[in-house]
Amino acid sequence: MERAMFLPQGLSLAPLAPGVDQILLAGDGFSARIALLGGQLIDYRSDGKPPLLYLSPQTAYQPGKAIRGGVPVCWPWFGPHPSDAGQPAHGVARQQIWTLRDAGCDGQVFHVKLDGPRHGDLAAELDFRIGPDGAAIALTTVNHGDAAQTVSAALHSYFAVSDIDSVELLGLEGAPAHDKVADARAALPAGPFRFDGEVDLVVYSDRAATLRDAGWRRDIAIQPEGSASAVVWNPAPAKAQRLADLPDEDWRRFVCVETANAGDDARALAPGEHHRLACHLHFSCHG
Ligand SMILES: O=P(O)(O)OC[C@H]1O[C@@H](O)[C@H](O)[C@@H](O)[C@@H]1O
Repeated sequence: MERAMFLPQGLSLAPLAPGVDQILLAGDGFSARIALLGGQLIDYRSDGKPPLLYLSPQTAYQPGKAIRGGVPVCWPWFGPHPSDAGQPAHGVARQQIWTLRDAGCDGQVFHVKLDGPRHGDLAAELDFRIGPDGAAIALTTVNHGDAAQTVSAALHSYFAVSDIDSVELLGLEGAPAHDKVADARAALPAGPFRFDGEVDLVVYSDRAATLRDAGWRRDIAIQPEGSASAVVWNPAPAKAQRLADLPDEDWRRFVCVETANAGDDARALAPGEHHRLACHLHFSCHG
């Protein structure tokens, strides 16, 4: 809170829950919130429009627990820990408090830098650029050690949708994928991808994708950087019921399209090396 005096106009710090602060951004025609728990964007919206991101009303804002919604940062491993089942799924970064290092404003675009928790010799930082046209989130990993390290990660975006039956995902047609539900390798269909039942895919693609929502007449464009994998996830009803921090019916209200370094796309970092994983999110409404 001692940094409040340096914050640009339109940006402020406020409590989100006991022991957890959030950064509030109020721009011309848009607003956003970043939780320091997990260093995650939890809301972005244009005035009068539906939110870009889904955020569960049942989430616990408690250090040591991940927030269900927004854009959790999975780091420095994605999914289960590669060798230690006692470690948390999706790494440690989403459960810990990040530190505000710098914030500024360039015209209508806010930028915010956060420092993440260290994990051994690995350090993480986040760079947000948030303006009237959308949001960009960049996660940089640095290996400060003397040995090579493997890092997997994801910007686990929960996109809000009008209804899951109204959306289709474009741009990943025909890409090779690992279907984690069937535990099988397969290519995505040649046409638009629709969500039918539980979906949990690591799609090997570095292409931009578009989430088209006929109900809200909206396209969300997802442009990856430093990524050759996208994780596409929706739990469907049975798995949603097992998630204590998600209302039973809310699986219909989001889909996750995560810009990732997952599965075969994990990155090896030599001593001193860094890697930047970023997603650039824009939405446009039509007709
Ligand atoms: O419940 P969590 O730990 O937030 O994970 C949610 C989902 O996250 C996705 O990224 C994974 O591919 C799924 O396998 C997982 O179920």
